[in-house]
Amino acid sequence: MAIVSHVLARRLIPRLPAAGRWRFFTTTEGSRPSIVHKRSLDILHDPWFNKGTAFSVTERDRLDLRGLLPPNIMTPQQQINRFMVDLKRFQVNARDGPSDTNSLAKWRILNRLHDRNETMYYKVLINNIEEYAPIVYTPTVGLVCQNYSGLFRRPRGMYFSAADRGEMMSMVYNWPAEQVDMIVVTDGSRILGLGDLGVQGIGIAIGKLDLYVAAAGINPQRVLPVMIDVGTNNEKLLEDPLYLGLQQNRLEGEDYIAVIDEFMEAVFTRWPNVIVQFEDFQSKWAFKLLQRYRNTYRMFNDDVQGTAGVAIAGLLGAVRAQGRPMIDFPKQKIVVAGAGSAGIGVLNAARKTMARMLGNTESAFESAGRQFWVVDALGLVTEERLDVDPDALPFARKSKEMDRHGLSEGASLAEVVKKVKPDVLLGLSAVGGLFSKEVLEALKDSTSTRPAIFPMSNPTKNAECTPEEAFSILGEHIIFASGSPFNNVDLGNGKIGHCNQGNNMYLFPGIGLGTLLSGARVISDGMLQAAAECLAAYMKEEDFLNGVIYPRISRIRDITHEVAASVIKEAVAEDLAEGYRGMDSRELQRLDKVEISAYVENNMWDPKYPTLVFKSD
Ligand SMILES: NC(=O)c1ccc[n+]([C@@H]2O[C@H](COP(=O)([O-])OP(=O)(O)OC[C@H]3O[C@@H](n4cnc5c(N)ncnc54)[C@H](O)[C@@H]3O)[C@@H](O)[C@H]2O)c1
Ligand SMILES: O=C(O)C[C@H](O)C(=O)O
Ligand SMILES: [Mg+2]
Repeated sequence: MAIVSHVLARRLIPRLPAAGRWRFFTTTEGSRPSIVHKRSLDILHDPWFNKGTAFSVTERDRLDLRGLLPPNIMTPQQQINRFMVDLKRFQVNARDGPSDTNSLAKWRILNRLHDRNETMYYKVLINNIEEYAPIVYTPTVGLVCQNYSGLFRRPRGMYFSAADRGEMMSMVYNWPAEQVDMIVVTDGSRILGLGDLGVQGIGIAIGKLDLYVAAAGINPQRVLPVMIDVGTNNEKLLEDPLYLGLQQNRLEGEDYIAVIDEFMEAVFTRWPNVIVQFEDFQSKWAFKLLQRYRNTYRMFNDDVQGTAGVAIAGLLGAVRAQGRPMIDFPKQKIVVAGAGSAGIGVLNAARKTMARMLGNTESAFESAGRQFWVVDALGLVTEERLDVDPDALPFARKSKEMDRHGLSEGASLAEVVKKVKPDVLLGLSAVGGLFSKEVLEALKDSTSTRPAIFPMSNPTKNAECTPEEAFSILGEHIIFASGSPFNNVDLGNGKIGHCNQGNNMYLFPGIGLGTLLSGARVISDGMLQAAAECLAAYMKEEDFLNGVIYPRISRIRDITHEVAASVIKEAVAEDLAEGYRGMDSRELQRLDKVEISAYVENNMWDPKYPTLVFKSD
């Protein structure tokens, strides 16, 4: 950590939380006791305070715990070792097929720990993030959402439903925490590539917030997963007697917007500084809601904006992996399969990045647009299409260019790849196997020396192709990045085909943390751009040449720290930063790079048991 002056260090430490309210302070405050207002079994049943067998003798006395626990006092590490014996019984790697009971069993064991001892849960997660991110997050979280009505035991987060209209402003006070920093909200309408899962989609909000705690060090007492249940159009769920959500069709139009408006007003009234991440809303609402709220509230849409940043960082990495300078990015020909919230988000951001590199003029923007070919469920998108989706319209190819390329409206993906010979083939279609043998064979004629293949759809079975398929057809000279994790491929002769994970998890935790600590009023394009550039700069030249364009997940806390610092810098530069707790906007402006980094680090929560002291109410 950077060395900061004593005086500055004091400023960097936020003010103490109200007595007794928060168990966890910042890293630097870790040694201060937490005041609790409960004792005995109430402590053991409270996951925020429970330490289980790790309660010391003096604490057992102070908190009336003597005799309520086995006598052998465990260190936190011994506790974890004991827990891991149970967890490790399911050694088989997580897959997400419906028959993969191992990954679900692991999720259950971890979830039960989450329910009874949060500190230990996050310690296990942070220390083994590479192994357990695929359980609490993509891909297993998809399986969890699909089965949520059966898996549900204890509630986690809040549910706002169409039946709560007119009540949200008061019901938001039912949440026990006085302060909430981060909300992830979904309406369950497009969970990963699994479609409409209704109320069961809350699992994705919980999984994303697990990463906020593990990667960004957001205090787990200040995160809130939210499900807005406006019904479901999933016929199976509508008929399932065990389904936990509203069994009615989704609200549409003004009725739908009224519910989301009411929710936003309620949460920002109770917690004016909260940040709301929109997650897995179907495209038709994702863009509209983003435009509706982004200039008023501290919010962003992860699928549109987080994904775009991660894809840009990966695309720039792919250019460098070809041994070319980043500035060559505007020459890349990019075919995107999928024109939903994620695809369009990536297209817009990539076009803007190219235009900036070309001088940021109108003509630069125009010519950048010609680098993209968009294929959706109806094939190649051109101006000839009747009722082309307005979000895809800027990327619809012109008829006269079509003749030149020998393509026409609705051309298949394989035809497009054959004719365009792209440098990059990117999939955000949610269609597993879309990059068929024929498509991958066509990519052999790519004009790139090292074509990039990004099957970014989640979960695993929705990936447009597997790394085995890509490397076996195209050979070792490719760049591969998938949304869900895959193992590297053994190419023989001691060579490894590297499988990157191109997932928005590399950005959203840092975007949230940077916004929180800067106190930015809104989340600007500049802040998102800064986050993407930070991720792109994280990798070294030799990584790129080895086909490695994203860091290992084990580095996610470090990356998030850096991303957050970049976001803060940009928020300050754009005069959006209003400060956070003890750090006001003027003080923020005076911090240099090293000091911002220290400020971020000092505010990242670490899972350590605090000493508990009882005080009656
Ligand atoms: N890796 C990541 O970080 C990341 C981030 C966001 C979304 N995603 C994934 O991207 C996928 C899409 O998400 P979305 O919100 O854009 O969904 P969406 O439903 O809004 O969009 C899907 C798009 O794919 C198109 N499509 C369908 N069938 C197709 C086909 N046969 N050929 C070409 N295109 C086809 C549809 O027309 C639509 O434009 C999901 O699987 C999601 O998990 C990944
Ligand atoms: O959730 C993920 O793994 C990434 C992304 O947000 C998605 O919707 O697929
Ligand atoms: Mg998502």
